[in-house]
Amino acid sequence: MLHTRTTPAERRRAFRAQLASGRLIRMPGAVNPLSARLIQETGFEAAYLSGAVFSADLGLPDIGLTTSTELAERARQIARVCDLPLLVDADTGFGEPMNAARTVQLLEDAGVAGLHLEDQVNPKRCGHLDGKSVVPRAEMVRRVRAAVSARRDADFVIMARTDARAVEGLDAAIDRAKAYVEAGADAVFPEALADEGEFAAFRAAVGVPLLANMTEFGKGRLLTAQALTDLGYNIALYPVTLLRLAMGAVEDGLRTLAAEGTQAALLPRMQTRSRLYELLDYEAYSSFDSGVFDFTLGPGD
Ligand SMILES: C[C@](O)(C(=O)O)[C@H](CC(=O)O)C(=O)O
Repeated sequence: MLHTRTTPAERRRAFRAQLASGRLIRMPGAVNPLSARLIQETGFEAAYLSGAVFSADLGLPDIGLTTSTELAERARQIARVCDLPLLVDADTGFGEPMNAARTVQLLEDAGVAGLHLEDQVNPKRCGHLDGKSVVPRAEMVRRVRAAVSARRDADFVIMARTDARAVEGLDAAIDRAKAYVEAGADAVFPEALADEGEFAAFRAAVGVPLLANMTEFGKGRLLTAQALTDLGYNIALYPVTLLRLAMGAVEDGLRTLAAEGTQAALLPRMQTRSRLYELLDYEAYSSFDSGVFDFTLGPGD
């Protein structure tokens, strides 16, 4: 049946081990629980819950309109069916340091492996847009400290994201990252770096695992997994890739359906019924229903 074979604690340990290994973790953003399952089947090491994707899925821009409980519920739905460590975009922590602390506990309870908190002010912006503002460094330090102190499982990863590069420049962003690490951040997400030189400078200056955001149509070039490995980065993030792919296919398909009055021409581009059922482990539910009350049955059993 469609459920995980691993516990949240195991997935947190696995994420810690991945980060410590020095190998690049490739992390696509799930659109929903089912696509997280596909990320797992395709052989990726970890999955991401993007604020941009989650907001867009609700028909909202990514400007801090969603709530921590809404996000935690989506995270829980994904963590229930995906054995990969899940990293969650917790934006600014949803308020004051106390709110960031509560967000950590909500996401721990949801079964995820870690979150990132950023130093933007609310209303936040996409990291690759202009017009961002950041809170004073001391305020973000308090946010990180609160998050770290709230965590109950020491393996839960707290990553600090800094948006300061676009606002205060590279050196200030590096200084902030160092302060966040001192405050207890396990890893850093330097947002919207301009080029490989900046990625390298960040790597040389900051001694914890680093995430590289490979979002499309943003400020930076799309670097390959090999290039990011060579730069010494630990996570290659593809936050909105699946949503963009899916929405592109949906738009094209709707146009064809409207124009042709039938979806027949679209069939070769669709996931088939049998492939969908395979993903959902449909068979195991049928066996269960016919009296084989075995919850451990699942894909590959
Ligand atoms: C990483 C990010 O915060 C996200 O919500 O996925 C976004 C991605 C995007 O809007 O392209 C970001 O601010 O980079």
